Amino acid sequence: MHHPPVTIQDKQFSIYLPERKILHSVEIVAARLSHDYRGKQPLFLSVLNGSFMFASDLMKEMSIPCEISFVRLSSYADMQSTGQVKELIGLKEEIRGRHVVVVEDIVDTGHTVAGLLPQLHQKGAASVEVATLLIKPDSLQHDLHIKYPAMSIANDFVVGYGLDYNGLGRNLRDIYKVM
Ligand SMILES: O=P(O)(O)OC[C@H]1O[C@H](OP(=O)(O)OP(=O)(O)O)[C@H](O)[C@@H]1O
Ligand SMILES: Nc1nc2[nH]cnc2c(=O)[nH]1
Repeated sequence: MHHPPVTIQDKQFSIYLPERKILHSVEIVAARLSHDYRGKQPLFLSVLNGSFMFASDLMKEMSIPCEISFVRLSSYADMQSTGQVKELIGLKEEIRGRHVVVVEDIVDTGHTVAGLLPQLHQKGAASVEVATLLIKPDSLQHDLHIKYPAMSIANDFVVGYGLDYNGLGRNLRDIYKVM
């Protein structure tokens, strides 16, 4: 399939990860999670907005009983990390004693996940792991163990499949990187 470059506001993006490659990596992560969490009825916590598409495809591939809830945190200002730890909001479920899987679209600097994990432990989670569609190992600034990364990528700004540039591009089926 042909994927012409995409323009969003002032930037051009070229194809990076086509949909079939994304969905294949999601299937592999879902199979690992289904194996590891058998009998544990995990609670997936999808961190909005970016993770909605990954969370949807991941859930469809899970073959064990599991729950999902959606939470919010901070947002990036343009393409820069704010570096501030933001509070978890919108959590209705009781976390105490639950096996929690944080669902992220991307772990970049790691600030977001590093800020979130202690809040979940503090609420008494039995275990907390992270499933992320993308991880940028060269950008990570925290000593984090991300157990379920679907794909590792270079330190490029990417959009599509839930990921945005200034709120746009989330609807793209494929992932593009800035040119
Ligand atoms: O590892 P980090 O450097 O913290 O970056 C990762 C975070 O950045 C993005 O969220 P963003 O704040 O852009 O909000 P969004 O999901 O609503 O797009 C993404 O969804 C992660 O939550
Ligand atoms: N859209 C998008 N959001 C991010 N948040 C942190 N890194 C990125 C990235 O590469 N793309």
